Order: sequence, then structure tokens, then C-alpha cells
Amino acid sequence: MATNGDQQATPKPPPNPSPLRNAKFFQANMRILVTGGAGFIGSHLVDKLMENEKNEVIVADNYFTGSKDNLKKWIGHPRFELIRHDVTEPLLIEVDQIYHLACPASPIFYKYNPVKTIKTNVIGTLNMLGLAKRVGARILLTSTSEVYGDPLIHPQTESYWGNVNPIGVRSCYDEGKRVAETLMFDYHRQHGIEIRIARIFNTYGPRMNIDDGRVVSNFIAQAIRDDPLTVQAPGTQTRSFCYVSDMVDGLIRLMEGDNTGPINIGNPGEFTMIELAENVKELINPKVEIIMVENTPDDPRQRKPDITKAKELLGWEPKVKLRDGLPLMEDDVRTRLGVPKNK
Ligand SMILES: NC(=O)c1ccc[n+]([C@@H]2O[C@H](COP(=O)([O-])OP(=O)(O)OC[C@H]3O[C@@H](n4cnc5c(N)ncnc54)[C@H](O)[C@@H]3O)[C@@H](O)[C@H]2O)c1
Ligand SMILES: O=c1ccn([C@@H]2O[C@H](COP(=O)(O)OP(=O)(O)O[C@H]3OC[C@@H](O)[C@H](O)[C@H]3O)[C@@H](O)[C@H]2O)c(=O)[nH]1
Repeated sequence: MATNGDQQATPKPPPNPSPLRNAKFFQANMRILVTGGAGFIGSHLVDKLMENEKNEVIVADNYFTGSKDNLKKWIGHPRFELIRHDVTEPLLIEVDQIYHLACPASPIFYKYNPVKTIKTNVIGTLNMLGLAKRVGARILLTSTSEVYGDPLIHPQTESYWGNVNPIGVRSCYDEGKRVAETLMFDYHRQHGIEIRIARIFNTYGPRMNIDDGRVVSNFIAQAIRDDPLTVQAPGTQTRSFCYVSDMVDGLIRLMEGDNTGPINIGNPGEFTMIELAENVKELINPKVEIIMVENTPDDPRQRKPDITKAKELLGWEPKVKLRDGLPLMEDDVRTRLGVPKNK
């Protein structure tokens, strides 16, 4: 089988880092940009980065799917800054690391304005690579398991090139992320930029938008509201769900380590959508109905990460099992919906 992920060029030395890095008037010695930091994964990443007093964190977000509410505990903190910024426009700041997450992730949202989604992935990633090049920052891209498309290899290893429809309704996202990965490697090979690529598999947890449309947030909100759980046909399609704290741990290890990736970060526990609905029903609302509804085009039929690389190269593997993570997310969704456990 052909491989694509392991080609490591001899990188040119990166440009000099920001001269401000060692300026004595700075308390912090690492200034980190998180694009998309007002979103679900981004805001948890910010929480973790802010725990380290050496870090100064800047979030750039256009609030398309994210919210200031996710960052409210940091607004006003001296080591934190929030900028309303669209990554399709250049950003001129001085940073040491860039976690580049900005991109709508829920299929409903990324299909809502597909041209904007692909611009975000292509022009947005170009702009962030341009910034990384100018200031000598290391940049991490949150790519996706969707680069494998409807995979013909199972579980998916990083060396698999994928089976993606280039002209389908999901292509703005799948192909957008594939181009973003290409840009990352081209900047690495051509300009010596220090890159990291994470291929994230389905992630869930507190702060997901309740009306986000993704399956875990849908099922939990439906169970709490006594609405039927909407399994999209045929229901035998599989996904592997990673709890957000595990994801954040994996992203930080990747950024801090020596490997460019791409590296799969996800939980290999694999469930059909019917099994997921049954778990939500049992754990959250045993009386709720499960119904079958129509699916959307190009829905991948199976997905499970091979995490051998993450284990070996990052010393990472997920700790939170689905049945432990679902109740943690339930508590958060109940609080936001204002529906206590024993209503
Ligand atoms: N959650 C998952 O299961 C999953 C899986 C694979 C990959 N990812 C990737 O992880 C990243 C974060 O996903 P998430 O689940 O937190 O999604 P999210 O929608 O909650 O967060 C995305 C954030 O990016 C912002 N954004 C979107 N377009 C922007 C633009 N043009 N300029 C500036 N900000 C913009 C949004 O406002 C939001 O705050 C995305 O890159 C996504 O592709 C997520
Ligand atoms: O109410 C629902 C919603 C979704 N589903 C099914 O659940 C599965 C997962 O769908 P989601 O919308 O949660 O997410 P997908 O796996 O399709 O895409 C996700 O993959 C990885 C990331 O890059 C993105 O966060 C997103 O694109 C699909 O098979 C879908 O058909 C349901 O059965 N019922």
C-alpha cells in the first residue's frame, strides 16, 4: 500500500523567532494563538493552555459557530486576549505557536455556506501559514478523519489516502481539509515551517452547540427533551467518539512533540448509530423513543482510528470511555437547557 503521511523532508531552519519572545517586560514566555478558540474544542484547549502561567493565549474567531460565552472565564485575564477576526483575512501579530482550529465542524454548518467553508480551509490556512512563516511560529492544524472519506480500509491508518468524493456536498470540508494538509506540508518543505497535523476523529463533550446537528449533541438533547432519538438510516454506520479532555491532551502532546504527523487522534471504541442511541437511551432517558430518519448524501459508512502512531510517538491514548463521557456531557446540556435530572 502506498504511504503519504511519513514523508519528512529535510526542513530548512525556520526563520528567527519573534524577538519579543524574550522581552523582559513579558511575564509569559510562550504566546499562543488559537484560531477557532471560541468553539467547542478550541475553548477547552484554551482552558488547558491557560492553566500554565507561562502561557499567554490569543484567540481569533469570527463567532460563526463559536461563542464568547465559551471563554467568559478568561475575558479580562491579563494573559488572555480575544480578537473578532476571520481567518480568511491576514492577521498580523507576534506569536510563538499557532493552534489552527478555525473552521465550522458540524456538517449542518459547514454545508450551510460551502464556499465560505472551503475559503476558510484554504485561504484561512494559507494566512495562518503566512503568519507562522513571518514570525517563525510552530503551527498545528486540526485536520479530520473526514480526509479518509468513506474509507475502504478499516480501521484507518495515517498512510491511507482516503476515498473522498471531490464534488459532493461534504467536499467543501473534506477536500478543504485535504488541501489544508497539502499547504502545511508545502510550507514545511519549501519554507522550513514547523508543522503539526492532527487528524481528529469525532469528539464530544460539554459546550458542543445544542443545535449543532452532530449526533452526540442531538441524541443527548433529544433524550433530555423527551424527543425521539433520530437515527439516520441505515443506523449501522459506525463512528468512534473521543471525549474532549482526551482530545485536548492529544493536541498539546502533538504540538509539544517532535513529529509533524499527520497523526490520528481519536478513541478507537467503535459504535453503530443504533448502539449509540441505545446507550443514550439507557443512560439518560429509558423511556425515550428511537426512530429511523433519512440520511444525508455521502455519509461515511464506517470510521475508527488506528492510534498506533499516537501511542508510540506521543505516548497518548484516550482515557474516557463513551459510557463515562455521555453522563458528563448530559450534566452540561441539562444546565444549558434548564432541565434538572429529576424533573
Ligand atoms: N469536533 C469534532 O468531532 C472534530 C472532528 C474532526 C476535526 N475537527 C476540527 O476541529 C476544529 C474545531 O472543531 P469544533 O468541533 O470545536 O467546531 P466548532 O464549530 O465548535 O468550532 C470552530 C470555531 O471556528 C470558528 N470559525 C469558523 N470559521 C472561521 C473563520 N473563517 N474565521 C475565524 N473563526 C472561524 C467558529 O466560530 C468556531 O468558534 C475544526 O477545525 C474541525 O474541523 C473537529
Ligand atoms: O441526529 C443525527 C445526527 C447524525 N446521525 C448520524 O451520526 C453519524 C455522525 O454524524 P455527525 O454529524 O455527528 O458527524 P460526522 O461523523 O458525519 O462528521 C464529523 O466528522 C468529523 C469532523 O470533522 C466533523 O466534526 C464532522 O464532519 C452519521 O452517520 C449521521 O448520519 C444520526 O444518526 N442522527
